[in-house]
Amino acid sequence: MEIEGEIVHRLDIANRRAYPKGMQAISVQNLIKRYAHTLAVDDISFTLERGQVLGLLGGNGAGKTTTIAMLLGLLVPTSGSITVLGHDMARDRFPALARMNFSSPYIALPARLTVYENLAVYGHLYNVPDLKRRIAALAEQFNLGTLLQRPAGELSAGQKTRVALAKSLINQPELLLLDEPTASLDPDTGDYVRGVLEEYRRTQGAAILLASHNMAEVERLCDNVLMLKAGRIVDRGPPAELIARYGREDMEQVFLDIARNGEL
Ligand SMILES: Nc1ncnc2c1ncn2[C@@H]1O[C@H](COP(=O)(O)OP(=O)(O)OP(=O)(O)O)[C@@H](O)[C@H]1O
Repeated sequence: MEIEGEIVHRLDIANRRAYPKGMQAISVQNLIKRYAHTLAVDDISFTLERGQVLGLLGGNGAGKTTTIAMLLGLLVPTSGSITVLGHDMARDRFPALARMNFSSPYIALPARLTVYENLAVYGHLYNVPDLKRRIAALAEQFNLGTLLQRPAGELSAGQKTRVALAKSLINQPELLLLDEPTASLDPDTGDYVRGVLEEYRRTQGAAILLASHNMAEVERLCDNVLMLKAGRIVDRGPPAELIARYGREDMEQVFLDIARNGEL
């Protein structure tokens, strides 16, 4: 929240420039984050291409949320470099922040504002043109019609998740960072939301970084995955390739295999 407040005058959806096909949405080199007593992210490097979905997998405490927070500029890395949409996040993050967005269950929407007011605040923050129309389209897409005039703090977990996802698309981001985007959704809504994300990627050519514990979701959405354990990448590749390499039928089994062999 603070980071977005800080950039209120600098984000302008109208001024963004298209970036060439094949350009990396994210390039991370030798990234390390050390808290007082924990090495949360331990020298990871990876890239995410435009139009691709990359899964960030790992057990509890593996470093997924910490990695996403550094990509957003919410946490300062101990060392290493992060380039987002061609911008070095240590020196030049505002142009990148204008062109990305995120959804996380750990960041609450202002509770007293209605859903409409929440979306309007974020829309203004990003200078979204024709904001009313954009909010109406998102309300339809995420079935928020009956929730728009309700305070965000009164919504159920699944309803809040739908609002947070709508908020994450308000500026039509070229890069979307999603931390457990469907964890609190019922199976039907979760399936629908995965369809929305697939369509968004396909129609906008957007890149998505997805942290998820839902292996069926990962198989459906991700082109590639990173398997994190104790802050390190212990394996990586396309889901189908990992499934074949581990001689398994699905990513759930691959995940369990790695975990039970002490790797995750
Ligand atoms: N603010 C903090 N101060 C100290 N240690 C932290 C802090 N935030 C996270 N950690 C530690 O860093 C490590 C990585 O945590 P992180 O939240 O990134 O994991 P995660 O992969 O997102 O886990 P989960 O799947 O449970 O959400 C954990 O050992 C955690 O205890």
